[in-house]
Amino acid sequence: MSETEPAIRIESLCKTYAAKGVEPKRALDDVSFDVPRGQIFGLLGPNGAGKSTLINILAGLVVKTSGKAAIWGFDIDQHPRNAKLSIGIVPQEILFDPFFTPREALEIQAGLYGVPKDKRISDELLAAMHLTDKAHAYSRTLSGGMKRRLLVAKAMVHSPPILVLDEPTAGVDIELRQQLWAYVRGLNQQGVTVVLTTHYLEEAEELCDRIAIINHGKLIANEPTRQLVARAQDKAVVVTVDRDLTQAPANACFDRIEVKGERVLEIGYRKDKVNAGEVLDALQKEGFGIVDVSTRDPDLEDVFLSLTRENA
Ligand SMILES: Nc1ncnc2c1ncn2[C@@H]1O[C@H](COP(=O)(O)OP(=O)(O)OP(=O)(O)O)[C@@H](O)[C@H]1O
Repeated sequence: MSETEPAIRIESLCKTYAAKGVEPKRALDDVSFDVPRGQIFGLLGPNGAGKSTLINILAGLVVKTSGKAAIWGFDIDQHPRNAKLSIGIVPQEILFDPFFTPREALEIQAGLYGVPKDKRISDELLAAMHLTDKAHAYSRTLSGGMKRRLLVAKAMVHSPPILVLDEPTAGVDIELRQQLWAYVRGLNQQGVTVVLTTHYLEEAEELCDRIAIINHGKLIANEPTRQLVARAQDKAVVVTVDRDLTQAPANACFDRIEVKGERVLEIGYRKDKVNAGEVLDALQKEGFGIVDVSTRDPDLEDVFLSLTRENA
């Protein structure tokens, strides 16, 4: 493939789940986007948005209804084997044969991918996932966090250029989350393209170069993270005033106002309409002296809410 070709290309992808006696469910509706090579790409969306469906189509576990997908330049219909070899997928559900040890599980997985014995990296993967001392324990004796790390190791046995993590931190404690992200960042620095799906906007904001958002099966955003965050227009100032508040003052330039404490107000405003200075002036005109001010920048949560609201 050429240097400029994306790691993943999705074109007009549709999926309708149909079963006898139940209403057909359109899980993906004409979704198109590219995952550029070398990036950490976030796929965001609320529960049931269609993220797992998309990942499972790439994994060859769900058959698409129409549209195209190519992984590392390999069309999933025309070159399914090469497409599969180019991607490692960490599934959302933890599924293992409980009787294999982590090391055996990795060796079996490598065998399935046709990795020759002298090219296997089971021990490196166990070390990277802090599982060396569990290499020979039964999988069923591992903690939830250890199982999740083993799943990441399993996805990497064939050293794919793309790693996909489907909700990798659901139910994972903070320490493991940090470890997982350190590993993912490390892989990315070595050139691995990473795609992760998440509900956690903060996580996506912190990690991802680019973010796509799906809602009800439709792509509603696909932009560099910084650009996406900059689109949020809702800002807020938290103001401490010089006297006790009996009720929140009203003014046309406040989008919303909330009494947060005896003398503390949070005022929401739209940065495309007014600036913080005008909001504070308005407050002073209402007769308040200002003792202290802090502003809250919009984050992805705000973007997400406004985009999903617009598309509702
Ligand atoms: N096998 C199936 N049969 C019928 N409907 C399904 C099937 N799998 C998923 N769906 C439906 O398709 C829609 C998209 O589901 P999907 O699991 O892709 O969403 P998601 O974004 O991954 O959500 P979550 O974050 O909860 O996993 C949902 O409405 C879901 O109920």
